Amino acid sequence: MGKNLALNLADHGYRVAGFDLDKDKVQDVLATEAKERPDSVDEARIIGCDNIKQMLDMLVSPRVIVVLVPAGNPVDAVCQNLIEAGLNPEDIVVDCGNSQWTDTIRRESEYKDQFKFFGTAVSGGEVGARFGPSLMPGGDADSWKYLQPMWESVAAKVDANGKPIETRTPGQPVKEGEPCTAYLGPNGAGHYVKMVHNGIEYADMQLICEAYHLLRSLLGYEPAEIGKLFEKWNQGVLNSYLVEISADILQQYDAKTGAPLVDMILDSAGQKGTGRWTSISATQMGVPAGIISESVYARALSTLTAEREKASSFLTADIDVSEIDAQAVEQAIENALYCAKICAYAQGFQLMRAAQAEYDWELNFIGIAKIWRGGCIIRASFLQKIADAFEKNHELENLLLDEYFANAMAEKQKGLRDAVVLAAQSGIPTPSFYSALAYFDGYRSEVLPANLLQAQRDYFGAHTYERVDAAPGAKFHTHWQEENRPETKVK
Ligand SMILES: NC(=O)C1=CN([C@@H]2O[C@H](COP(=O)(O)OP(=O)(O)OC[C@H]3O[C@@H](n4cnc5c(N)ncnc54)[C@H](OP(=O)(O)O)[C@@H]3O)[C@@H](O)[C@H]2O)C=CC1
Ligand SMILES: O=C(CO)[C@H](O)[C@H](O)COP(=O)(O)O
Repeated sequence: MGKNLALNLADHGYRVAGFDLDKDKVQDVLATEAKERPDSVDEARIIGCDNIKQMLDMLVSPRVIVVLVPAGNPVDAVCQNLIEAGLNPEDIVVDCGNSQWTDTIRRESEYKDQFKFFGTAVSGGEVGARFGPSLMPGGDADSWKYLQPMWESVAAKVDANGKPIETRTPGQPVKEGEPCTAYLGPNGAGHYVKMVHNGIEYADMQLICEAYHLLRSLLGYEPAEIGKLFEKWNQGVLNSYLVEISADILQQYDAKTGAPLVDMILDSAGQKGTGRWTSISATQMGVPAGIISESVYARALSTLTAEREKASSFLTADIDVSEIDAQAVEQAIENALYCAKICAYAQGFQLMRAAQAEYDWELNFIGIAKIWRGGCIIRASFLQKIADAFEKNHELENLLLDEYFANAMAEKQKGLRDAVVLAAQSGIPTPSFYSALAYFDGYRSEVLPANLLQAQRDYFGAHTYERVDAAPGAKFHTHWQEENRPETKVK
């Protein structure tokens, strides 16, 4: 990521001094830069340094040091090394890794006398870093003013319709269009937004996998056939980078065996933590983000490969699938994917709404939807619709309350219901589809059985309840163990 961001900066006319603990990696960057350098440029745009002090001496004040190391202790280790090498209070250290937002809040305050610590989360993988990522900056506003031109030039760009303007040609970066970066707020705001981006990324990926699983196991489609179908879906409302790459992946064959490559890849998913953090943050703030959490759990369940193998012959499914109309099921799954995706994004944005209150940020949801339209992993035409929804109503509580999304759910929800029924009847696990439908039905229910739950809490623990016919906030307790069970108002 560091190598590619440095090359991207060089393409946009910035001169970069770079350092890595591994000298070979520095040499590799220099060799790539020399190979890709346009003929019109006669001197190296990236200078390799042997140590941090040498790197700092090459920079003009206030120095901007962009750090791309694994999240956690390595970020603090690099900060300590930079302090020892002579950073000044006006210098800006930008952490571009997937750091936890609470670490960014801590670091900004902990290092404030030594330098300005600024967070900028990056999405788009290595290609994004090279040719235009989505950048999610958070930190002090003065540092942002200084960084803004740099980040706006290297970020991905979208056209007036919100469509990414893409390039893969070194030395010919995209200069026109709207940059996929915007200041998101102080301290950890950028890293929080990126974390939610990744939580949504987990949900998006899991939902596509569940659609694939249903098409494969229910309809018996081959991976390449599903890949072709995904290509078709990618022309419609589901248009997104993740559907596009899934279509490509499913049409790839293994060079060694000739089998579909996907069949040769072990079904045990990895995770670095950002999806889990999203789920934890939602749980801590009491925000319903079940689709994201189910997507984290689905990865966790997938890793129990040995146990699953044992259970597959031990546990049987009582399956009852009646005759299937393949075309109707295909359509149902496509609609299910769209509805579940709407619900997952509704959860992600609802979570950010809660976080801004918790951390005293003022998140710009139009801006967030816009900077996710290009460069990042969840880029999709759908994000323009989210930006439109927040343009129409800046205080929108939930995407499901926007007319466009409400209409889409009304029109396509039968597909989600059918897909969930078929999955349940055929024993195909689709936890995120289930969760999406439960969220939708829960959110649109005026009455939920939480009244019984409150009574249960009051029964065993005198935890009290509110009454539908009393002022909000007034608490009551029924003396369940006493004769006639009197109710008292609790002060
Ligand atoms: N890869 C991706 O697609 C994306 C990654 N990110 C985030 O960007 C950051 C960097 O990612 P990526 O480039 O993939 O990571 P890598 O694992 O490739 O590590 C990047 C560099 O960090 C260096 N490093 C590791 N530990 C230390 C340390 N204690 N002190 C100094 N340097 C150290 C490594 O040096 P060496 O190996 O030479 O020792 C390596 O060159 C991470 O936070 C990641 O989560 C964000 C978006 C996408
Ligand atoms: O941040 C990213 C893209 O936005 C990374 O690709 C992300 O780290 C991948 O996460 P995981 O390894 O948990 O699947």
